[in-house]
Amino acid sequence: MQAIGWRWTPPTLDPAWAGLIAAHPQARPARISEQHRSGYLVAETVDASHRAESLPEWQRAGSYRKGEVTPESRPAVGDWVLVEGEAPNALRIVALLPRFSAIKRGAAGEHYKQQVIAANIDTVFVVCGLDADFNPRRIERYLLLVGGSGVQPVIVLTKSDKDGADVEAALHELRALDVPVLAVNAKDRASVAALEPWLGDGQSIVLVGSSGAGKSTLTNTLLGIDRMKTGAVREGDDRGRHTTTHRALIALPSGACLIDTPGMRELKPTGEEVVAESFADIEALAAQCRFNDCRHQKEPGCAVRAAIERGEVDAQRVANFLKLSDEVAGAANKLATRLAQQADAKVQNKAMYKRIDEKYGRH
Ligand SMILES: Nc1nc2c(ncn2[C@@H]2O[C@H](COP(=O)(O)OP(=O)(O)OP(=O)(O)O)[C@@H](O)[C@H]2O)c(=O)[nH]1
Ligand SMILES: [Zn+2]
Repeated sequence: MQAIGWRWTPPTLDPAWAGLIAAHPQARPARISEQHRSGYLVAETVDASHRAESLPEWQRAGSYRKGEVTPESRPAVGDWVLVEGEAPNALRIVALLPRFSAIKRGAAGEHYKQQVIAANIDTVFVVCGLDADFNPRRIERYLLLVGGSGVQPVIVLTKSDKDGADVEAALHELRALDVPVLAVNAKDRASVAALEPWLGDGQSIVLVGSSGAGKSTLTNTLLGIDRMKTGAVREGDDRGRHTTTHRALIALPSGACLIDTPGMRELKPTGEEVVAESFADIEALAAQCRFNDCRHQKEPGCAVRAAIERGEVDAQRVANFLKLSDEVAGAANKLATRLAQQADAKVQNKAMYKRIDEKYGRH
């Protein structure tokens, strides 16, 4: 169990967990390893995941009368649940245990949705190569999206061994960030040992970063092997046959558990991000602008532009701050619209049921 991230013994058990466990005396804890349209896979050990039947309310679109089952209240990869019955055919999820962290993403489609893409994660390694892949703006974006999730971000700059890798210049470019930054050769075990503080017993970690950044290389080195089978999770693979070589929960020799979920590849703001927290340096300057709605473009008395001119803050970081602020504001608008529609539907349903009750008596 510890190999899949379990680290709770009765004295450290959250009272909410203890309550749920007491309410299901036949059940035992397990961890969601994969989420598919057709259902969940859960793991009780690191070697195997099995399909588990979930609660009917997590499968339905949600009944408006009982209150909608929000996407956030359904299990996601990394969640601890209580299961009953035996694998492989009779496993059932009976409860979702409250999570201590959740990385969410906004999924803008026809309807605004929020999804939890990884739960109960301790640390996210933001992986970026010290080559053409090096992009402080992308790192800022990841930090914004992870901010507020309860997960500790750590920036891992790979390819420090390569010709032309300028660690000093990269650290200088990232100086405004208030998170640990490490430069490593992802192929070298001694170098990767710098990540040990975040890889202790029962720790859960995820890796994010663009293609080619070195995530698989890092994973293999942490595992102490040369190569990893990175077969993608098969899509459209319905009932039963989940024979992927892909492992969603990877136990590391250090005692930590690495969670690999495709959801981490594409992160969009949910609208709840607090841009000011990820860009505290710019926010502090903006507080000194003459106009409190200053966009830091051509306004007189702009403290942010003055700081750019003095070379104290990076113009591109400011540009990214504005771009991400707009993106978050756009998502926040969609979120507000959705919440208003929900509230509206609730009022209308109430009125409708009242009319039915009046006409036909209590139903
Ligand atoms: N020299 C050197 N090469 C590295 C390092 N990290 C990654 N590479 C090389 O960079 C290439 C891409 O690395 P991967 O580990 O496959 O990148 P990834 O992030 O897993 O990419 P995707 O699987 O596409 O998401 C490979 O050829 C690695 O050998 C490093 O620290 N030093
Ligand atoms: Zn300004």
